Amino acid sequence: MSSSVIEQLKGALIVSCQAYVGEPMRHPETMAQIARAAELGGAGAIRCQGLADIAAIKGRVEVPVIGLWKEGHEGVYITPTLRHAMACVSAGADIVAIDATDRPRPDGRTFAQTVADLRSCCDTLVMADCATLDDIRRAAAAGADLVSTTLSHGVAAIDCTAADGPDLELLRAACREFPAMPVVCEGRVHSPQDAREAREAGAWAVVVGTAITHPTSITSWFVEGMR
Ligand SMILES: CC(=O)N[C@H](C=O)[C@@H](O)[C@H](O)[C@H](O)COP(=O)(O)O
Repeated sequence: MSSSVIEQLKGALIVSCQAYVGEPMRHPETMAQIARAAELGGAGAIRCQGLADIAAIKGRVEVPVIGLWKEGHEGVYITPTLRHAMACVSAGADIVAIDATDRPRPDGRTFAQTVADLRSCCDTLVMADCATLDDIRRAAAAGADLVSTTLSHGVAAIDCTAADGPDLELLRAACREFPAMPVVCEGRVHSPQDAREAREAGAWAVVVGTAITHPTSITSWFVEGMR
């Protein structure tokens, strides 16, 4: 997989298409339709979860697909082991997103070992989902192709619905320390203005999930706004 994919993502809006366990839209065909609709709107890449969704979306869109496999809700749940990462590549992901925190993983590998072992058997790019600047430092040292602020709002819970905006502080700190590294702003980018500010703060690309592809959350924001 060439680094031209990373170049292609410069300045791109990446749309994350995910439905959570038990939700009405949790179906690969539904996610593929949403991904294609986002591509038509100008998405430069799609981020998606689960092997069936990755395969369905890879078959529907032409832009690069960032794949991950979530398992569980606690600790490391975004592509937690080498096996999960290899399966994402087999399902068609151009880039595999992996939790890059230093918390223990089910297979005992560190993030760096996971990346090294993945690279030894697959031709793929790696996106490091980080919570802190230390995670970003470790991810850079491990040779991640992209680092992202994905987990900065807390590593304990899957809740991207709160309207408190992206972590521009972490983004700026990462861009300052690693000016040559593609740093992605992800997490709680809820408006075009948020996305613009992220770009101005140095983001290589910006990921938007909930605000584009999670109608239950978007609806609740409006309902709340009308109270
Ligand atoms: C923390 C976590 O598990 N984040 C997940 C990572 O894939 C997704 O649930 C988010 O939707 C994605 O990061 C995009 O963020 P937002 O939905 O806030 O635009």
